[in-house]
Amino acid sequence: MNAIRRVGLLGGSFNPAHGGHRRISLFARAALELDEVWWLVSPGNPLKPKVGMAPLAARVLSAARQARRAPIRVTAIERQLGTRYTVDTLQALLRRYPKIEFVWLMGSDNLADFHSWRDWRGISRAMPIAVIARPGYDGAAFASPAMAWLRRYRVPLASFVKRSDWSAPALVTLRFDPDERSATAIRRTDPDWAARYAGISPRDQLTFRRIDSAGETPKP
Ligand SMILES: Nc1ncnc2c1ncn2[C@@H]1O[C@H](COP(=O)(O)OP(=O)(O)OP(=O)(O)O)[C@@H](O)[C@H]1O
Ligand SMILES: O=C(O)c1ccc[n+]([C@@H]2O[C@H](COP(=O)([O-])O)[C@@H](O)[C@H]2O)c1
Repeated sequence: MNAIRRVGLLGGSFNPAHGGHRRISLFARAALELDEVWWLVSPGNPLKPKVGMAPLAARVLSAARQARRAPIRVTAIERQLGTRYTVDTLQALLRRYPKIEFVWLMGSDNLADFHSWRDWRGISRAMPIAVIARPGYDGAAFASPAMAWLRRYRVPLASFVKRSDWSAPALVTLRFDPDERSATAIRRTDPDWAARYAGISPRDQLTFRRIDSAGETPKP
């Protein structure tokens, strides 16, 4: 395997994963010249209710399907690390992969309430952040308390990509064709999506075991 140098981290519930996740990941990879994007399927977003959250196995499998044949690695590494808050996950990943430069990727809906995440300034100091425009949320994101602090660290995309080291805090905003897709909309039209993974095939179980044990992330 060639050395992986720059990786985008997209954390999410993936309840379920959808084409929007894949598309923004591929766009971000191209724009930021990343080697890979890693999807961190969260065992449980600390701010989201457990009700309506499909089992981790089903969410990981839906992510693995969406990530097929793309430079995207799906992992439930937070379960292995025992971390629940992003700040702890990022510190653990930085320790585990000292040679990789990471950037935290998130949609503008997450920036809008970023100030309610645990130690969000600590997250911002851990690695650069790239925010992806999302229909209906950009106004709230730009007016958010976190943005009031982060805007002084804003870097134009072109100069960010050229930087030889990715020091933080740094904020890059990425605008692509807006993508309307959301897991909420899928759950509305297909509330039983996770049931399709209830009797998962032995092959898929193997996939899940491999992903769940973080075997999909490179060895440090
Ligand atoms: N269509 C999209 N455009 C931009 N960012 C997106 C889009 N869909 C998801 N994201 C981002 O992907 C990450 C993971 O999202 P998540 O798994 O919560 O999906 P979601 O569609 O936002 O789910 P839900 O509707 O349940 O909140 C978040 O940073 C989110 O902002
Ligand atoms: O650390 C926190 O306080 C925190 C609060 C809310 C969300 N997060 C993370 O944000 C990511 C996106 O979550 P979600 O549910 O919006 O897809 C996911 O990795 C969560 O663990 C993290």
